[in-house]
Amino acid sequence: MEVAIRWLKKLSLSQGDKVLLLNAVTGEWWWVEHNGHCGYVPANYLHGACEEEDSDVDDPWQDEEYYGSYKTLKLHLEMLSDQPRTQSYRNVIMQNSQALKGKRILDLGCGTGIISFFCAQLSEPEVVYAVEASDIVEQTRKLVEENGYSRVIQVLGQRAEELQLPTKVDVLVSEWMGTCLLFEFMLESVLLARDLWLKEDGVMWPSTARIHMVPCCADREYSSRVHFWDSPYGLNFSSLKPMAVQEFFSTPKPDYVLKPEDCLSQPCTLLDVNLKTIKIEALERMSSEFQFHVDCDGTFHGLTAWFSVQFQNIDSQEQVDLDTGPFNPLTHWKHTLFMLDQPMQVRTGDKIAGSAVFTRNPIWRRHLSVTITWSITSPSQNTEQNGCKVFPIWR
Ligand SMILES: NC(=[NH2+])NCCC[C@H]1O[C@@H](n2cnc3c(N)ncnc32)[C@H](O)[C@@H]1O
Repeated sequence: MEVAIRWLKKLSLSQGDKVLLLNAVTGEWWWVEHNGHCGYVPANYLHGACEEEDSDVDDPWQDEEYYGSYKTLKLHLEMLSDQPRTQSYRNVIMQNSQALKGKRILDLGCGTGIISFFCAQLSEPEVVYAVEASDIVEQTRKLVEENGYSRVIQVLGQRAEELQLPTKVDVLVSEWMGTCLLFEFMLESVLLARDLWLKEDGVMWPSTARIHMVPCCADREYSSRVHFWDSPYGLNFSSLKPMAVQEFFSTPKPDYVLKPEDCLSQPCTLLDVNLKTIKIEALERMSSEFQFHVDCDGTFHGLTAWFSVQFQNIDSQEQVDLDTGPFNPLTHWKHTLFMLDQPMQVRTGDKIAGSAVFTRNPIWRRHLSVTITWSITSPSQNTEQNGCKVFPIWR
């Protein structure tokens, strides 16, 4: 069965072939892998046992693994060591110290409680509800006691989804941002808590969240993984290159560090989300068009994405901005590199237009895929090149 969708990869399958379901992207088309090749097949062509353990499918949020990763100090050390990240929250609270007096604050996913401590230390809120579902919460309770904040900070060891509070809160603060902003989809828990527990005129911190993207040169990344096979130790291993592209570039690289000099144009903002108004169902699919005007000759290897979040002051129009991009101090999120299979030469004056679609995984609820479609028009070379690639993060 030859299945091909315009500009997407062909995937040749025969009756009875086994495929690995990577992403049931929509009801009609599923993204599968067969013999090292990925592609779309019509969902109604597939049937039979799911490769995954049934028990896995019973836990689409993978909560055991997810909260298990937060019960040790590794990730908390990484987050607390991230100065730009942690200092941004401290600055917001310091700047709003007066406005927070006597207020009720919900810190969702408090971890070690650092944001709750900033609230109790830098202002005089009536109460801070520090909510944490992983087992680290037992340590958090002790830290609150040992630092003398038991009268202000109430530690609640439960999932936000099960939260019961005596009253609504004035401020909902949370550090929920994952790879490419959305991965983990902790944002859904934040929006659920907003809808249940934030006053009508309450404040969301962060207030807005944006995803930015820029076309870039990533020569070292591409050469070290693909050109490497041209002549290792004088031998011709180039027939392995398609396999290398498939193996190393099918998913984005989440810990890439983009240097400003590798940008091929000005970045653009793909998504701009208002966290007070966005509806949970909007998270299922968000799309954006882009148009980059190449401003330097170079090799177009891929597109790098990052996010920024803004914290609106309570009593003024000013805001604090945490931008994790390449023109600001590096954070633990680093940058996310979406590598194309085939690099292309571009020149100043060329245009790279297209779209990015962020589709939440309908089965694995913490995962998404990013479908990038591009078209390069080059007046100087009188050429046009199109392409499309789907990047699962991570299923
Ligand atoms: N920025 C991120 N990517 N992750 C940093 C925050 C994640 C923290 O929030 C906790 N957490 C995540 N979701 C929830 C939830 N629904 N309820 C309570 N705690 C949660 C999680 O256990 C961890 O301690």
